[in-house]
Amino acid sequence: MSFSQSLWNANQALFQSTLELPFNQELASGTLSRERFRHYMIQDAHYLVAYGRALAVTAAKSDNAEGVVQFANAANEAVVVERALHGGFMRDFGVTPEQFAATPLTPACHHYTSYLLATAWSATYPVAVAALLPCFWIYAEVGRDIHARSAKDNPYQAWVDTYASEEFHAAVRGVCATVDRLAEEATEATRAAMHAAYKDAARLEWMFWDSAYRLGDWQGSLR
Ligand SMILES: Cc1ncc(C[n+]2csc(CCO)c2C)c(N)n1
Repeated sequence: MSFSQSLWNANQALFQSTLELPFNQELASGTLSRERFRHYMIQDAHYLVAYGRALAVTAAKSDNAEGVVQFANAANEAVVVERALHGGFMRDFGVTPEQFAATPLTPACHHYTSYLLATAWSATYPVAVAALLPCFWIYAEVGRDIHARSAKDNPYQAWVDTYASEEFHAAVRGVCATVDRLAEEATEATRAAMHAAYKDAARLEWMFWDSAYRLGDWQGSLR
């Protein structure tokens, strides 16, 4: 079994509970409230910029030229998607640039982005890449699942289509191939650290959707 497959298998139960989250269930049926989607979209725009930075730092740590291109391209893509959100969904959902700028990161978004940036800056290249993988892989598989059972005339169809696209799945395979090559060359301790980083990020993916459904925010005076 490939190393990336062992990462997936070790977190299978967590993936199942991610698919079952009310946010994803209602995204598929098209019944998710506009308020929840709007909340999610604003937080995701914050997330995408931080994720782009984490990718760029990881690109700089790569042990070969292919890795620099792979992760720098992904950093570019993350920011392109973020811009598309602003130009499309945010406009449709009535979020102005001023409202976006005035909305701080929620605890879940702050936690996930802080984790990714800290790992990208402080961990070794193989561990940094393992922390970035759930973002690609879990989204692609959640996208595929939702796409397969998406309701007719789903108001969120454009969103669903983005993450079920073949282009996106090809990027996932590319990151898995890098993870597999790095794991092959790594010590047992590094492989264990890669497993731990993947699991941390996979949990934070779960938490991000859970928080969006709950309209998660800082409590009272912490706001
Ligand atoms: C919380 C959260 N997690 C993952 C993604 C998906 N995603 C964001 S950037 C990127 C790779 C380069 O485009 C992928 C797969 C998301 N949007 N939001």
